[in-house]
Amino acid sequence: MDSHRLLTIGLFGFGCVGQGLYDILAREESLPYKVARICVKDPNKLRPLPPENFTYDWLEVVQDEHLDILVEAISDANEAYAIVSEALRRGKKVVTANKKLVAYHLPELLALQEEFGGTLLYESAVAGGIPIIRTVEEYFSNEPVARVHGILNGSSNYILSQIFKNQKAYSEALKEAQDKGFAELDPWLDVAGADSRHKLCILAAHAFGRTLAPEEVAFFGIDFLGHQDWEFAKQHDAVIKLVASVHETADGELVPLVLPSLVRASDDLYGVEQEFNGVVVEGGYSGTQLFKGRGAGGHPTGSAVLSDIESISRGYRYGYKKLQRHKNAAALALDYELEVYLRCPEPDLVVALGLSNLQTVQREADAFSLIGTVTLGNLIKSQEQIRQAGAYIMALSSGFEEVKEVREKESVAWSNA
Ligand SMILES: NC(=O)C1=CN([C@@H]2O[C@H](COP(=O)(O)OP(=O)(O)OC[C@H]3O[C@@H](n4cnc5c(N)ncnc54)[C@H](OP(=O)(O)O)[C@@H]3O)[C@@H](O)[C@H]2O)C=CC1
Ligand SMILES: N[C@@H](CC=O)C(=O)O
Repeated sequence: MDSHRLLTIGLFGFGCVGQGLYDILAREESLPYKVARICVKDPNKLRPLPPENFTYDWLEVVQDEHLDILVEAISDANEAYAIVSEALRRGKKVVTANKKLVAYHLPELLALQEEFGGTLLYESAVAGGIPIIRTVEEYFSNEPVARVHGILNGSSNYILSQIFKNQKAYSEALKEAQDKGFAELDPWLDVAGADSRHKLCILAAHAFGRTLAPEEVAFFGIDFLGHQDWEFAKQHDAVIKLVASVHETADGELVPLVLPSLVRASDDLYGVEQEFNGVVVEGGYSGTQLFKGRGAGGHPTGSAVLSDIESISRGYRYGYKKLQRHKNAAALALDYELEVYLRCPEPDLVVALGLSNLQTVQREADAFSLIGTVTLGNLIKSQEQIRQAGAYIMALSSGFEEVKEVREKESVAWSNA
């Protein structure tokens, strides 16, 4: 691309992210980028710009040969897939913010780039304004990564902060996250952990060179969080964070998971509040590093999109260096064991989960909570049953030895319960 020419952008979506980018470009007048066309869905919606700025036919925009870069920031992942795949088939330079699209279609999107010569960048799709994709892709391209974990969803973190710090009700906090533009159009994706799962799949591809299908990643959220659960956290000087994590075992198998987790003040993620995200990368040689920043919102996400626009205009593309090295699909460590807290209405779930080393935490009329050990394989198998039952499950991260010790001393005959 001619570095002295004003580059034209075709923008899909004019919601939180689209307007965030538009506003940044309007303020930063010296930048060589101009939004030339904006494609949206609803012709009857009131907009902050005159109607002549908008079009409703995405194919017409994809076909427009005058546009240098296409930016996809719409709320519908299926439509986003149609737009982005068609643009790549035409060899275009495309920037997307859509993590669900990338998580579900990465191998195909890579093949399209290879076949037709286009480029796809998606920094804003993971952890909003934190430049984590390029960090793991470039900085860690030669260093083995032992584990990546973090808070990858701004809305659920905002909700948890409001509950813990400001004693707000869950529903009120969720409404605020929606009003501020942090939440997905379907906020279930945020609170149930599905959005974090999509982002974890993308991170795993860059950090470990492994493509994980979203279906392979067990996910649980904060949608069934109850007052008993955060009381339990408080009693143990902890807060609850929705943590996405992937690590490699000594056998080279992966342990990918999204689970609410008890987190204490000594944990890197403890101070990540409100809509902020925090990503901890454990490099084989560099050690542990925490990347913290705003994970949602128009300007933070728009800034990550802008960074991709700049990079793509200079010819940058992800090298997928680790992915090139791993020709075989990753196996999951299904026998991997972890300590969990479970509150559920029915004992059947304890059997389905194959929970061992049980300790009762509390019994109530309509539910009971307990601590036990579960395997990754059983979590994957039982996740739908857990959601259907409205049960709440969370991980006891490291540092909860006293909770585990009590359990070992107490012998609870669950089979007689
Ligand atoms: N909000 C955030 O903080 C972040 C969001 N993202 C991702 O960015 C994307 C956009 O999110 P966000 O801006 O919050 O969403 P919004 O709901 O605020 O805006 C969505 C926009 O997409 C448009 N749209 C929906 N379907 C179509 C379609 N078929 N054709 C053309 N336009 C369409 C809507 O049009 P209309 O205005 O007519 O309704 C609207 O302008 C999503 O993939 C989201 O996951 C990523 C990081 C952070
Ligand atoms: N809904 C998402 C937006 C950014 O990816 C979130 O809350 O993190």
